[in-house]
Amino acid sequence: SLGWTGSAATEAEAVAAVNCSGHGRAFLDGVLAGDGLPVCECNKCYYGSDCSRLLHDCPADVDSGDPLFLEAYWQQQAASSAVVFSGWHRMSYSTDGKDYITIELEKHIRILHKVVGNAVTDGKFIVFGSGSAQLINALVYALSQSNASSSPASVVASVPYYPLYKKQTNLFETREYGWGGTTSNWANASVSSVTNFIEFVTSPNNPDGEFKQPVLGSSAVIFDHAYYWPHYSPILDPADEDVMLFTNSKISGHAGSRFGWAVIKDEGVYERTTKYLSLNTVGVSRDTHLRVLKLIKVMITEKGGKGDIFEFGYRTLKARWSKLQELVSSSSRFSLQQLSAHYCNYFRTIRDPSPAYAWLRCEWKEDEDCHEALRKASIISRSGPLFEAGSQYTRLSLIKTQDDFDLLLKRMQPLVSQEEM
Ligand SMILES: C=C(NCc1c(COP(=O)(O)O)cnc(C)c1O)C(=O)O
Repeated sequence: SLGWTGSAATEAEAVAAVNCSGHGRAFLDGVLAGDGLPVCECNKCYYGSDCSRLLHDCPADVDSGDPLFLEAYWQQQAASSAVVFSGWHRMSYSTDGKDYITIELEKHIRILHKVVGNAVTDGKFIVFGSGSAQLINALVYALSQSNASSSPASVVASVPYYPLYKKQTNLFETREYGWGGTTSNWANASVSSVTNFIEFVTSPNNPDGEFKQPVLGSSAVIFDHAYYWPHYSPILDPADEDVMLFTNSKISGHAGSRFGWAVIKDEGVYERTTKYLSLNTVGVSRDTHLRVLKLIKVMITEKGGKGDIFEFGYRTLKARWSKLQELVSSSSRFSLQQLSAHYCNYFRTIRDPSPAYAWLRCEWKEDEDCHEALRKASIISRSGPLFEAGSQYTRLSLIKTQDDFDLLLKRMQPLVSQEEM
């Protein structure tokens, strides 16, 4: 029989049993309802004590890359993915590894990359971050200190790019670095005026899902491989760059656990990055280390079997992409990014596109502000200008809940049935 963990297990099972009609879920730390159990937290547009009611004129919210498409997977993996924390779990500031890492977690991150075949980590250093969001500025800091030249580093990215690169660099800029605009601004200019660029290269890219390469032959490149996992992308060769960023948010889907990592080749860059983490948050929550280790162990163990998360993710997103493509191709009003099928070394077969986001282009003059045109049709998307692209583009997140995706299709349907004015 269970010892001291019994009450924790009983409580967790009781909360998991709260019925939210498949349109929400209750959490252990949720607000308590009259029956003393946590309330159902409903998907967008659903309401009622059991989330069974649908608000009729509620907009489809496909704004953020909130990876809840994987929630259903973990509900199927309830037993293998649960963790009980003792009340005394890792209370210390210090951990069993160097620079606030835990040895088992770092080891399993390396195993995960090896079994997926998406990155080389041998002979490289790993730094944990509270989300890869924290590592974005940590790496800019670390790389801006590494070049000999006295002039500040210019941080750049190619359009369309993930907005946080510019927002963070502007927020945290110092005399050592600042936002230098887009690579196209520099590609033609005589780059002799600036020698040290720090270039962000997101591959596959957010928002368009395309493989990208550095443009400026920059002195330092941060490869953001947030989406270089089989859910979203064919796995070609293992990425083997000097600085690579990964986020567990887009692997297991636990964006809320705030866990990402950098794979760094140069020891000096590694040391400056760990110095940043030490001064900023003294490492990542050790509770998160335990939770993520458990999740990674499941993803490794289930590889190739019926519980393979990457098969689940690919199957889900491939189906969504083809449904959206079918709807969009029925009219001249919109177009989507063109993604081709590729041989994938993980699935060992040709695999169809299954991008995290649709990069939608509004083709009609009346819809030249694409974000606004969709907003009028009760669809909340993320506008092209946020990625420094034109307003004829807007991004649709395809990785939220099935309810969100179903509502998106429902709201898109009338748009593709209309005739151009
Ligand atoms: C959630 C979204 N992006 C997360 C993201 C991140 C940040 O993810 P974290 O959850 O902070 O690890 C980093 N890099 C890229 C390229 C990303 O797309 C989004 O674009 O809606």
